[in-house]
Amino acid sequence: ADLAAALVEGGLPVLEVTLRTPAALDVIRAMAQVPGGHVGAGTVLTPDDVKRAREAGASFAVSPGATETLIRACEDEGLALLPGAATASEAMRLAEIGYDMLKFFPAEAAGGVKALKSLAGPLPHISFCPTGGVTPQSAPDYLSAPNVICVGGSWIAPDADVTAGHWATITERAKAAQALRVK
Ligand SMILES: O=C(O)C(=O)C[C@H](O)[C@H](O)COP(=O)(O)O
Repeated sequence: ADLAAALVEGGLPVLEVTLRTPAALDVIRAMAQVPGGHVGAGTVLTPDDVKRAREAGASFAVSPGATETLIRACEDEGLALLPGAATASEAMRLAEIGYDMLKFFPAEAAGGVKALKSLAGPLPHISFCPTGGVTPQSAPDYLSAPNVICVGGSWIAPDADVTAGHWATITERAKAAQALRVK
C-alpha cells in the first residue's frame, strides 16, 4: 500500500503487479485500497490467473503474449486486457478481434523504438504500450513514436528502494517519469 501511495503521489496512478511471486495477489489486494490508484495484474497467463487477479481487486490484466483461452477468460470475467504482441502478425490478429491497444513485449529485445516506428507505417490503427527493458533514457524516444500511448517499466520502483521503504525517493522517480510525457 505504501508503494502504491508513493506512485500515485508521484503522478503515476496506473500500477501493474506481476503475478511472479507468491505475494502478488496480497499486494494487489493492498494496493487496490489506495485512493486514486488503478491496480492491474501482470504476467496473467491462464484463466485461473484471471479469476484470482479479479477477485484480488485488479481492474485490468496485462499479459506478455495472448492466447484465445486467455482472451476468452478475461472477457468472461469482465477484466480489461492489455495483450502482448511482438510481431506484425500477432498485432494484426489481435486487432482483427477488437484489440487495437497492445503491449509491445519484450520491447527492447524485440527491436525497441525502431521496430515500433516501423510497425506504425502499415499498422497506424494499432497502438502500443512498450514494456521490457524501457529506461528513463529510452522512454522519451518510445513516447515520441506515433503509435506509442504510454510505456511501462520497473525502474521507477527498484527492489532496493521498496525493501528499504524509501517511498519519498520512489515518489520523486515517479514525478520524473511523469514529466517525460511528450504528448
Ligand atoms: O509479464 C508481464 O505481463 C509484463 O507486463 C512484463 C513487465 O511489464 C516487464 O517485465 C517489465 O520490464 P522491466 O521494466 O524491464 O522490468
